[in-house]
Amino acid sequence: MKKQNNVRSLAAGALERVVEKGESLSTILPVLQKPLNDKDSALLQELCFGVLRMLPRLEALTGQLMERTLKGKLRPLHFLIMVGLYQLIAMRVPPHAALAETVEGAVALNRQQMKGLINGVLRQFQRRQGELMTSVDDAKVNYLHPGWLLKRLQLAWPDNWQQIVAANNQRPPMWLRVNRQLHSRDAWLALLQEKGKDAYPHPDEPDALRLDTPCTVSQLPGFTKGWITVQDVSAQGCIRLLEPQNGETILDLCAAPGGKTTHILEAAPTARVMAVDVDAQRLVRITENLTRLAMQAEVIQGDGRTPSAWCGEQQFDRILIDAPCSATGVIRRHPDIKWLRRDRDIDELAALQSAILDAVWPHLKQGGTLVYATCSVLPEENHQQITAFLSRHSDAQLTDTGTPAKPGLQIFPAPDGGDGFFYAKLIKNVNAV
Ligand SMILES: C[S@@+](CC[C@H](N)C(=O)[O-])C[C@H]1O[C@@H](n2cnc3c(N)ncnc32)[C@H](O)[C@@H]1O
Repeated sequence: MKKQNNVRSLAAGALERVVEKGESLSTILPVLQKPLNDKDSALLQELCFGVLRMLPRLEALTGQLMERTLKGKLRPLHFLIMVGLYQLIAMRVPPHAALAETVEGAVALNRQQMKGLINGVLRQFQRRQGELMTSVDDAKVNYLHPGWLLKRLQLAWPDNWQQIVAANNQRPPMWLRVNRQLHSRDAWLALLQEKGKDAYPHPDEPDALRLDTPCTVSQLPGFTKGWITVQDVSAQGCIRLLEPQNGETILDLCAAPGGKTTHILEAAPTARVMAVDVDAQRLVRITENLTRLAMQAEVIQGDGRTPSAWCGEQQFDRILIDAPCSATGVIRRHPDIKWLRRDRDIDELAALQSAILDAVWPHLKQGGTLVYATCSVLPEENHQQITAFLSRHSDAQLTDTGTPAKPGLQIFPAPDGGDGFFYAKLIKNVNAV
């Protein structure tokens, strides 16, 4: 293996960038994975996700094992030690290989002289594992969440917060969406089973299948031909509620990378869809997804707070707002969220969401449908947001999703179920104003 391809050192570098520099793992990882073979690429992902999932425990253990915290130029080695500990605690890598490769990581990080230290710390952990694990076994460490988030979850969901936290700490299932324009769900499932794999249909979401065992997309029949899309089942619920119809004009706002744009077009292939997102780089992903599925939509860069700048006075039959949010419902898929988000972000996000809702509402036709969705489990972004919206807009009527006293449907992440998600469906009522 080339020096720079030591997967443990790559993981340590990526983790330092996430935890200390606030970079998103979703941005860093694909770049690091590009030159790697499938096996190393999967290992890198596992090491990064695993360490981020159990960071407080690994930090506490490192604190017990080291007299002094490694700082400055030696900081990457702090993360390398946690990569080593994670393998010894949670992976099936033979301990001697985990140790040898992690120690070699110090060489790849140009800290050859620190090999002995890494080796010593990991060997000490092996010798004292039981005692050390007990010494860091307290509630703060065991929940594996930052204090501010734990507090918000406990306050919002006194009966459910433990279930949410436990689900966040698990590996997520892999959900698929069958393009039923091309195959029925059963027909595609039969193609999958011919390849020796299995999946389970969801009882309420007609396109959704949960894979028995996650795999790479290249192993899914017809992926490149658009027969199948990887998408969590909760995200699929947005389009079931939106009910797009052929021939309608539909705005998919906050659309990148286009998971729901293509779902709209699978449900209503002749709908005229405008897909808008503020992030130019992420817009490219919408175009890639449309191309893979051989679909067309108008893809526009724009800010949801200023719709007249990108659609003039146009009104739509249906609008989906898949709002920017804390993503606290998808922590199991993106464990870096726990360490990137800050408490103060929640109020800022709630203000952005309400500005988008208010700005876009005039662009919904009379009698039209707007679905507001987030992948958050925090009330400020969800039912409180919709309660406030309903009080500001007397022509907005809640339908199918909750009650005016507690508007919207809140889904919690569940081990064999979907991600944490929220939806509210609103109709513009001609007679109500
Ligand atoms: C939850 S993601 C959307 C996921 C997408 N709908 C899908 O299904 O693939 C939220 C998106 O909101 C976009 N966004 C953030 N602020 C925005 C704004 N002010 N106006 C429009 N889009 C915004 C982000 O760039 C991000 O792509």
